[in-house]
Amino acid sequence: MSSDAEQVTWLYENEGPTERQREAFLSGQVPVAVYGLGKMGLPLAAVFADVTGNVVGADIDPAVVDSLNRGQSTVDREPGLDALVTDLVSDGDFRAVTDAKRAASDAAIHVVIVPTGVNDDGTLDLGALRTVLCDVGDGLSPGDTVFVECTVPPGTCAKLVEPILASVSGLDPGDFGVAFCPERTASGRALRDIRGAYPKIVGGLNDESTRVAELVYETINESGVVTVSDATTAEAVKVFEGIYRDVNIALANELATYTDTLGIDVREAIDAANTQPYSHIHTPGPGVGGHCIPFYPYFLTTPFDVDAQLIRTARRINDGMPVYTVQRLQDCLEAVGRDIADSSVLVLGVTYRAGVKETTESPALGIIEGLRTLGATVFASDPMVDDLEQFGATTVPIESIHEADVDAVILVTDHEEFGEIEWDRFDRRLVVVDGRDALDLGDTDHYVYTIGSG
Ligand SMILES: NC(=O)c1ccc[n+]([C@@H]2O[C@H](COP(=O)([O-])OP(=O)(O)OC[C@H]3O[C@@H](n4cnc5c(N)ncnc54)[C@H](O)[C@@H]3O)[C@@H](O)[C@H]2O)c1
Ligand SMILES: CC(=O)N[C@@H]1[C@@H](OP(=O)(O)OP(=O)(O)OC[C@H]2O[C@@H](n3ccc(=O)[nH]c3=O)[C@H](O)[C@@H]2O)O[C@H](CO)[C@@H](O)[C@@H]1O
Repeated sequence: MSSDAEQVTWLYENEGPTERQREAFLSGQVPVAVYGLGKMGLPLAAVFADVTGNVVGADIDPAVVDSLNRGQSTVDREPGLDALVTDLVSDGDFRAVTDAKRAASDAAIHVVIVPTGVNDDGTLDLGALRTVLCDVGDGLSPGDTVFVECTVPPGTCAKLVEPILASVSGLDPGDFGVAFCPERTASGRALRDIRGAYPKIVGGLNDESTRVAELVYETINESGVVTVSDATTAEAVKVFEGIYRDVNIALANELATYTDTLGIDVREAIDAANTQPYSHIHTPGPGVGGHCIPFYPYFLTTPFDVDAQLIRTARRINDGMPVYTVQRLQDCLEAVGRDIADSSVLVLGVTYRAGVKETTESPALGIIEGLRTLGATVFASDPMVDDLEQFGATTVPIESIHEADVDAVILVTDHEEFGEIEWDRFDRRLVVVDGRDALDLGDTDHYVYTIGSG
């Protein structure tokens, strides 16, 4: 298929000059739809809209869509995003809808970034992806290209994405493009990451899909793209990155369990070891949360019949850290003559990491459960979460922390607000377990234990 500049409205199998296609994309002639406007999808849609001026975002949550169409970002603490969303909406560069089918029928580039996860039994949950693919398929046209950015098991684009799109649209697989272009972004720095903190990985189901992915992502990523052989390789890259992190956090956590046996500050030893260029030991903590790192290992171990002992063991180690943390508190309470069953404990931080409003798989959930199982009375405080009763703890507003009637504190998530706590205002000597080495209580008489330091 061929076209000239003013007619370029699609890219897949467009035989026009590449530069003319790039100009058309940058001028908004090639409409973009982004499906999933969450912590990752909204920043991504905003960057696409900032570059092309013609993006529709689709989300099933009407509250998200309504807020965005009023120019109000729905993602907290993402530097630059609030102002960017306001400007993009007022300039007509970005709009949001709940009707994904309508978004799909108007677009020629489809970017899918909805949640993919793992069920409690370890099976994979690709339900949102399947739903969106049916919506996209319903509006798919010849010459369209679909980019999957949400993390999926290797092989998903070939075995699930393309077949659903072809079946629902009635098009031949050769009539549209599919590429896997994983979201490699961290909350709290999303716009910077998406715009080019590091290159974008792209891999298509065929060469033409890869070509379109390279053209598109080179316009938004200043670090360019790393093209891999195919979509399955690109899917593996994303999962491998996450598994690398999970395994290396598990190593740090296992090393931390040597703290008391060796009588050293393991964190200090890790920092010193990492001055060697081949050492990248991660940081010990009370556990691994979020809906990325805890899940990515299952994207290999569940669908594929491979032993994967290291990957599975690392998962077990990280899942065991909340129990390890509660055990440290129990030991400390005993050391000062208290029984955990007769103690009140304040958990500081329930989100999975500081500054991110997400509690999925947060270590705090296991710690609260462990404390309750041992009979403790559990309070919790988190500046980003108001209702902590849902997790089995009594909510302590951040401004009331000093008045909390507690015997012990566990810091699980090092929100910056906790740096304002005045530890000499508590009316008694506390036992404090610092899960993140975030507190400096040396000049207090509190009894302190730091995971990984002692
Ligand atoms: N959060 C991260 O740090 C991160 C990093 C890299 C990659 N990812 C990948 O991106 C995916 C999305 O992550 P997120 O943090 O943006 O999730 P999120 O939970 O913050 O947002 C998901 C959004 O998708 C919407 N949604 C759900 N089902 C939908 C559907 N069928 N159609 C349209 N919208 C739908 C939800 O309403 C929500 O607004 C993750 O599952 C992961 O695979 C996440
Ligand atoms: C694109 C993408 O997928 N991006 C992901 C996103 O991941 P994320 O938002 O889930 O955050 P993470 O930083 O991975 O933390 C997860 C949990 O692990 C704990 N943790 C972490 C490090 C450590 O040394 N010790 C720990 O105990 C931490 O407290 C938290 O509970 O950004 C990371 C880059 O920041 C990426 O690598 C990661 O792929």
